[in-house]
Amino acid sequence: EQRLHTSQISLTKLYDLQNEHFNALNKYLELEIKRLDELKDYVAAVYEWRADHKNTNKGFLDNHLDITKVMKQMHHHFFKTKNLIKNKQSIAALSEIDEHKDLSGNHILLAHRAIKRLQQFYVIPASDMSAGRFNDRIIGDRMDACDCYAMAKYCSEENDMYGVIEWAVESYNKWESDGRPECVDPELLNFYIVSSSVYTGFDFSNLIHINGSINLQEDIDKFSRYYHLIKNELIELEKENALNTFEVYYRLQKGINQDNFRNLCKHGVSQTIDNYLKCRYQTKDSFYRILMPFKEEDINSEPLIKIYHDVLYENEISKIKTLALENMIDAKIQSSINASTIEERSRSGQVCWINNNDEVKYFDSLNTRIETFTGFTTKTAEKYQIVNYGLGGHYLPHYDPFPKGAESKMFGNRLVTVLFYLTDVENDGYTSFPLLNIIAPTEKGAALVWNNLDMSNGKLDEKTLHGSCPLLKGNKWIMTKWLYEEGQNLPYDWKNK
Ligand SMILES: O=C(O)CCC(=O)C(=O)O
Ligand SMILES: [Fe+2]
Repeated sequence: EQRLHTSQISLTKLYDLQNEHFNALNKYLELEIKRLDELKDYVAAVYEWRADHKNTNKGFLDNHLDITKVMKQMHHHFFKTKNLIKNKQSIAALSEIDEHKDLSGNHILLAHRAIKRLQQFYVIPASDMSAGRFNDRIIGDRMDACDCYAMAKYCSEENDMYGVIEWAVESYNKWESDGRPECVDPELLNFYIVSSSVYTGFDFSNLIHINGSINLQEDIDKFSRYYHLIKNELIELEKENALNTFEVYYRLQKGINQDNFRNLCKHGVSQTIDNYLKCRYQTKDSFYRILMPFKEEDINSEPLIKIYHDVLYENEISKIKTLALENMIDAKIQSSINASTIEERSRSGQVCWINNNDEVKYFDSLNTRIETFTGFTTKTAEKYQIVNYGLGGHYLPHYDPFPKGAESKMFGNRLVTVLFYLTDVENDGYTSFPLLNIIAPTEKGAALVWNNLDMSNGKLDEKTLHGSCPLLKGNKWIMTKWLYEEGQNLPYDWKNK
């Protein structure tokens, strides 16, 4: 279970930090101008005094008493000027900015990492990524020669030689077409390209013939055959067919274990969904729901996975976000400003829980609603958990129940998952079930509901493996409620299973 991504929330905060930056700078300028004005006035006054004195007291150097007086005054002038020059007030106003600098530096690193991860996951060549393109979609702005150069540098620091090559080539092309901007050091770029091609040892022109093959072993064999061929045809290759290179490279690097999850995320289609797609208005024997039935949709039958549309209301969603944001500020204050903990913090800052007081205050009717559509009690449930995913945010396939032995002694395991979507996310960021070949779209106000345990014996239902596809654009908010075994009407005794 891993949650690595740039946080939309911390980015927003960082953006707001720039206001503080400007405030500090303005303060600095104000103090500096004041100081320089004072210094200027003072120097002018001293100069005047000196000229006057010289004119009116010709022979004053002969008079010892006069000299002492003049020296005293000069001494005073000297220190006064020195103090004005050394005034630290303005410098102090800048100290805040120093702290901010590290923060943004780390976010740049996180963003580079996110870009790279998205590329790997969705198999997006640098040429598409830098054009802000994925399949036929626009996912971002065009990256310029400098951006690509920074990516090449990042990959080099991570010893990702294939990444270095494709980003260096991309940067090189853009450097040429963008009028050779100074941010790119062509010497270094050349070094990147040559050294990583030596390092990887690929004949890149041959690489493009390996495509469409599903035999991993065969691919690896071909790769090892080409491994010792070193040629400088990368730039040509990049123009011709980058996707295949990347695809093959990715397979070699990571294997094909996660292919199902990736394919679901990439294509966003459930192959089997039509077979048992069912929609109905559901009253759940609730008198009140006769007037306002649930919009229930089955997206899978074995195990049953349902979507309840429009089950969370607009005012609830904004309340939840407000509560969550407050909580996330708290999480941020706790940690120290230490480079190595910043990533940690932006990760944990994504998650928060609704405390008991707030649950009693604001979630009563939602609890009732959950009880009506699931048929289970919410009395024995986990606190509402809220997650925000930013760029590259994902949740690798996992099971929600605790592993055997780690369940709660008092409440048992996570029987039911109720997953609310607080945002619409188009085209990606689905919840996908790789073993069932289905996805659930991220639809604001909807709840995805399923049982994690086999209702006949309480064992983990292994088909419920699921995850959140990496976000290419925008951000995704969810809220989860896990209902425990204890207190539910179960055909088995959970304490003795
Ligand atoms: O965000 C999603 O779509 C899935 C979240 C999830 O699986 C979880 O929170 O356990
Ligand atoms: Fe989950």
